[in-house]
Amino acid sequence: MTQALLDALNHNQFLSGGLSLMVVGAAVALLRKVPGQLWEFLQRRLTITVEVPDRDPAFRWLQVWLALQPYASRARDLSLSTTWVPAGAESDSAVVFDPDDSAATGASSRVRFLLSPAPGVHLMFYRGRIVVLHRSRRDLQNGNSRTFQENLSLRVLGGSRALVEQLLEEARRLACPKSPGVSVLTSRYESWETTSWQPRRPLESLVLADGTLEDLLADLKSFYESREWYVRRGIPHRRGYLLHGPPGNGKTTLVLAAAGELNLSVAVLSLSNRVLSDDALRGLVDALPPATLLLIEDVDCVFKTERATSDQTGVTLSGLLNALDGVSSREGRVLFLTTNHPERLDPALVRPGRVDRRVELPNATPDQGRRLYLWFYQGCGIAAEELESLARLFAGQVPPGKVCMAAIQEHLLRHRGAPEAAAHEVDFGDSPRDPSRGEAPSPMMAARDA
Ligand SMILES: Nc1ncnc2c1ncn2[C@@H]1O[C@H](COP(=O)(O)OP(=O)(O)OP(=O)(O)O)[C@@H](O)[C@H]1O
Repeated sequence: MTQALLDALNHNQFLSGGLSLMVVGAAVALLRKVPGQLWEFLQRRLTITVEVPDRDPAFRWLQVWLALQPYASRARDLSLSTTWVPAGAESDSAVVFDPDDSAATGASSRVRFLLSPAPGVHLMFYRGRIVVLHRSRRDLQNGNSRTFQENLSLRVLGGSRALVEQLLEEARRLACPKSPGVSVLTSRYESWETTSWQPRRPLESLVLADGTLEDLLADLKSFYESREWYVRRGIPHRRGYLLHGPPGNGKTTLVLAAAGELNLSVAVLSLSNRVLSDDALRGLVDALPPATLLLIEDVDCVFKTERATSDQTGVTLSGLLNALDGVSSREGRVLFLTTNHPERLDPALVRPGRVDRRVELPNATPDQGRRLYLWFYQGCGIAAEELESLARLFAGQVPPGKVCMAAIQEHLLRHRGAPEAAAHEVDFGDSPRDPSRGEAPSPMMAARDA
């Protein structure tokens, strides 16, 4: 049979010609693919590529790094991202634009224009290696608003993994302020991004009832140190705090001060957001970076019923509970809830396991007034005894439980550099102002809340 087929091929020139054409065609098609495949193989072998989506903190670091590369100063296609650098937040970054008038006015922050290569392909060098940067942008529809998502792809020719890690570490050091402080993260879609940086607040500047701050710090430290203990006993390693009390008595400040003391970041989440859904909230809680306190403010304001969304938020109470309890929720997660109305909170939200400790920050006592006064005027040139007696005079005019600490701070600020006037001409504006007792907030608090 084979012999018959070969004979037929030998004697039929159409058949043999067609077959030869087929073989040659297949060989050419195969050869045409070879350079491409060879190139891909070489690329895989000789280059290393790292993809950085904009929801990753390294995206921002790389933007700073790129802005500082010699390539960026020559590039003609640039992308701008503007940030404000608070005074004191020193970084190695040379991309700070310090307008002359900011020095004249003593402005407390400087504007920083980050000009990094625009979307497209760019070629640059890093430690003698060629780096191909591919920056891409994709339009997104988020509820009624349109926005975009970006991606950086860095391909280092002849690079190694160690080299990429070195580059990323360099970028991180350039982008992060050198002085100690707290990074504040806010949500963007289902991820977190660092949106501001607060200098570390001296603990003495936060004047609370005796022991409140020390207890909270000790509790937090012991929580972070006892991971093994939780794991051995099969208890989820999470902790929740409820800070409650009238506005302006340091709930937010306490969280920032604790974060500064323990070298943590703070992720601030506002539930008053129609676009935020239960799923997005869950994604956010799951994506919380390590060593970050999750702060959800004014939790009493948003929910109507357990399963329904209100006109203030797209999140339901059961959605929030699921997000906080989710199995993939980060181990070691610390949650701070703040409220002016603890009595309005659903018992399920504050049950043990979700809220382990409640800390009340009530309106000021005269002694808190005295201590804040002393903190304000220390080193002002008045002898210690005289300052103490002025502080006592001042404290005697603080009506117990009637004014908030923010109002006292406001009064002292009005008399900055004038301790005698601050003690003799006491005026707390519209205080008392405890909304839980149905009193109207002062213009200052209303403006702050707005
Ligand atoms: N106990 C305190 N000691 C020193 N300063 C305080 C204290 N409480 C509040 N302040 C000052 O008052 C201002 C407002 O404080 P903060 O925002 O922390 O209050 P809050 O309780 O979170 O208010 P709200 O409930 O309105 O969010 C801050 O500038 C802070 O410096």
